[in-house]
Amino acid sequence: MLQQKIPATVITGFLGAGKTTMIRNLLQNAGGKRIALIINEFGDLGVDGDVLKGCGAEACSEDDIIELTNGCICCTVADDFIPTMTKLLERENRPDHIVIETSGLALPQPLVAAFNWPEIKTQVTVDGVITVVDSAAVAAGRFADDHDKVDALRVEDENLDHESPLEELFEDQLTAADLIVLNKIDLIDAEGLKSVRDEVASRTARKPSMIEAKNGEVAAAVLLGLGVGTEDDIANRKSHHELEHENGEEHDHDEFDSFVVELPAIAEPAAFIERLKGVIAEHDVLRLKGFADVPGKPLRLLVQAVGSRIDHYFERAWAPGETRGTRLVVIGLHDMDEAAVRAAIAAAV
Ligand SMILES: Nc1nc2c(ncn2[C@@H]2O[C@H](COP(=O)(O)OP(=O)(O)OP(=O)(O)O)[C@@H](O)[C@H]2O)c(=O)[nH]1
Repeated sequence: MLQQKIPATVITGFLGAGKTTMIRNLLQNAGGKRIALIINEFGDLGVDGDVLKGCGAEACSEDDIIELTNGCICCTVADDFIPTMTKLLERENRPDHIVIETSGLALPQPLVAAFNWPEIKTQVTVDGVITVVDSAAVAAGRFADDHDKVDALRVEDENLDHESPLEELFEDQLTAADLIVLNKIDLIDAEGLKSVRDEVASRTARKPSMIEAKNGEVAAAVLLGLGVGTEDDIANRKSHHELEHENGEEHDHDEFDSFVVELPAIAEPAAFIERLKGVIAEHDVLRLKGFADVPGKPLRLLVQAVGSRIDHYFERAWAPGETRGTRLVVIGLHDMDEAAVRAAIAAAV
């Protein structure tokens, strides 16, 4: 008997836009669907996988959460993604739906194109690409703010073919979208939201639908079942990179950097977080996330910074046998001064 193709939803969006939060909500409201989740993260700590495994949703057991940590999914399609999918499809108990969270720095295009590979195409189709947008970051000009810097660099180097790396990635992720979720609307007012809508619309020629959300709360029925078959349309959604480098040059993530900072226990979390805000602002850190050991507390502290907005809360008990510790992954542009950021974070403890 011919098996129906399994729908796969690709969830993309810049660092910290709210992808993991939205997926967590989706898993908790999946209405009986069994979902397999493939998560790809930039940085070596696997925070997203941990957060999702901890959510205890019936729709997705720990076995169904697969982490791809070997670099950004767009660059490791052949080595990581295809073998992972093949293994998933060989399972006896196949999922009803596959959800793929790309890293915040990934270009969705190569991933979607992989669904045209023969070993995948017969069994899976892309239900849709959903791009999550951090509305507060757009309203704050995060993706348009270094025109001057780039223009200045271009004067020095006329071969410079890139716009700001943030702006370019933002546009590439929007270009791939079948549905755009304007998330974090709780952080902006009505006027801000209108300007975000206008800006997002101006950056995508295909004009996909936009919906608004707070904490990624979008009904599962809206996210799953778009039924687009995006892989058939991927040639119409080329990234800047593909348009610029059709001569076959390799894409990479040289514009961004990440490292992990290990720290001692944090005795005064509130004061630490306040000082961390200063470090992030001073060094223009794009994203910082991880866990902290707070002496005397049975739970570990989850720390999530997107720009200098930081959320922190006690997340789950340290597991038996797990070594208590403080580990944070830091992501920034390539010119971020790693030694200075490390020293500043250490001094914030
Ligand atoms: N105020 C507010 N915060 C949000 C919202 N959605 C997510 N957040 C917070 O934003 C931070 C980043 O959210 P994540 O879901 O981890 O973002 P992500 O896109 O998965 O991040 P990366 O995987 O690092 O790219 C967390 O601290 C979330 O709690 C929202 O709608 N409003």
